[in-house]
Amino acid sequence: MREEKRIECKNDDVKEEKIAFEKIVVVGYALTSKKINSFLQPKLLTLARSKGISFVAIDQSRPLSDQGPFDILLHKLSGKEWRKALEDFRQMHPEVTVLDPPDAIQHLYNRQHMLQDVADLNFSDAYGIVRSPRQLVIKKDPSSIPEAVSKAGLILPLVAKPLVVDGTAKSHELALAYDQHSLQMLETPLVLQEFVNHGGILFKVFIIGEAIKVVRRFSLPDVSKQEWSKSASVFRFPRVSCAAATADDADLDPSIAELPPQLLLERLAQELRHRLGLHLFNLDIIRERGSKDRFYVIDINYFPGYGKIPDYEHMFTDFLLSLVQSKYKTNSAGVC
Ligand SMILES: Nc1ncnc2c1ncn2[C@@H]1O[C@H](COP(=O)(O)OP(=O)(O)OP(=O)(O)O)[C@@H](O)[C@H]1O
Ligand SMILES: O=P(O)(O)O[C@H]1[C@H](OP(=O)(O)O)[C@@H](OP(=O)(O)O)[C@@H](O)[C@@H](O)[C@@H]1OP(=O)(O)O
Ligand SMILES: [Mg+2]
Ligand SMILES: [Mg+2]
Repeated sequence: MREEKRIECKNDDVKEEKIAFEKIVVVGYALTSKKINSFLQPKLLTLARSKGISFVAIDQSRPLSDQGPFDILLHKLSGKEWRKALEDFRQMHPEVTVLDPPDAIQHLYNRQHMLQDVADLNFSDAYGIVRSPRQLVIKKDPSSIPEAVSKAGLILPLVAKPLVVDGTAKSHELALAYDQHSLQMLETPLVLQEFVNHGGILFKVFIIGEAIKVVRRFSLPDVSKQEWSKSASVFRFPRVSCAAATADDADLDPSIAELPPQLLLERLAQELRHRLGLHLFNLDIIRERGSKDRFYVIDINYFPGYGKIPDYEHMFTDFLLSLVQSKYKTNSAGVC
């Protein structure tokens, strides 16, 4: 149940005090148990409580409309049924902020579309340029891959990524293909992306509404020309970048480890937030080896592992309150 407490606020124009009501913010959540463990840590729950935010688990066996009332609905679950239930709920309850709209999230679950907004944006400013690697989608016959690759003019080596990201471990099983012939050993449907040497370090830019936090992570090492021209094979690799191990404290070459300029990241994040229609995501960004200001976005993840960022509890609770405050301002314009 929502509680209310009285607060006072001043209207500078008429210099008169009025009473407003500040609600306890109720955040309904529908998350996997893995996400609950990594995200809803005690330090988040404690800070949230002290700021008047309460997290309430959504019971997936009951209709959404029978639950609540919620101010905000936070979710990361898969399945058509769930998306439909959520869409219906959004229509019926426009007063609830759903983080985020199911269609906008779905857009990221297909690697063919995931980086399209980065490509369209063609971002460039005084601090650098940001692109997405050239890529090709193959939906059917693996034996057609070598010809399709040479037709498209893609340059080896290529990173092979499952087309659909559906939260399973398999959708994160990637491979590096060094030669044209081995390409037929890959499993379709997939995306083939040009491998960009980047010194083995990537930057994860975590976005929470308007706030951003960037961290370094270990990534795949560079591939030299001699190496790949000699290798005739496909090298399969497990998840490398989402390991909690940070590269922030490692002794690294400064030209590789230097974080992308904060202003560039802020502008990029702002653009992508609007284009994607999302509040909660991260970008995997690499700097092309040998360049200072040429960056590539290689992956975008919805509602990523925020629990791995030190102090995420402050960023996240501030964000939740800012959502409610901006709604309150819109609804009560002129009152206070
Ligand atoms: N185009 C590329 N050039 C160089 N390295 C790449 C490229 N694409 C992917 N990688 C490497 O492969 C790793 C995994 O790729 P990607 O991030 O696309 O996969 P993912 O399964 O979506 O990962 P996540 O766990 O972040 O969701 C990257 O972190 C990076 O180390
Ligand atoms: O496993 P973690 O909590 O760290 O979070 C990972 C998250 O898994 P989860 O949503 O099941 O938790 C992944 O989601 P799916 O693509 O598998 O849906 C993906 O977003 C990764 O990039 C996240 O790692 P990060 O990019 O933040 O390092
Ligand atoms: Mg990634
Ligand atoms: Mg990903």
